[in-house]
Amino acid sequence: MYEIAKSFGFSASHRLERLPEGHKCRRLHGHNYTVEIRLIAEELDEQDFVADFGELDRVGEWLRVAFDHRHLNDVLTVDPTCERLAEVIYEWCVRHLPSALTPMLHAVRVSESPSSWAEYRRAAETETAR
Ligand SMILES: Nc1nc2c(c(=O)[nH]1)N=C([C@H](O)[C@H](O)COP(=O)(O)OP(=O)(O)OP(=O)(O)O)CN2
Ligand SMILES: [Zn+2]
Repeated sequence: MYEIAKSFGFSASHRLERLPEGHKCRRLHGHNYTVEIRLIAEELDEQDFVADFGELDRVGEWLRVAFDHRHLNDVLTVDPTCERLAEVIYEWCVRHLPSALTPMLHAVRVSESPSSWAEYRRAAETETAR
């Protein structure tokens, strides 16, 4: 298998309101988020690419418009954890990436800091890489 990834960043604030009273992450705070879009394929295309990295640029543009310098609690309908953000971004990719890329979409990883990340992917049996 081949795997490629492209990373994008944005800065945003959030509060994790489901955490207990007194937990530091219930308070208003922010992160410099990193989002990694990961694609896999069993074979390469005519250019010896899994896919052109440039095909993923629309994800970065959407992340900037939707999330950069925003309060995530205001713009998401789910709790703004890394896990939920990864799921929201994965589902956006399924709906908005070129149709040739969506079967290759392996996972979306979201980091709030260099030492932690959460990843969302669909169950393996639904994944049909090229
Ligand atoms: N599984 C998850 N756990 C936590 C999430 C999350 O999205 N998924 N989020 C948070 C908070 O956003 C918090 O701001 C980050 O928590 P944490 O890494 O514990 O805190 P720091 O960035 O200050 O890192 P230190 O290693 O403690 O310095 C909490 N948990
Ligand atoms: Zn946080």
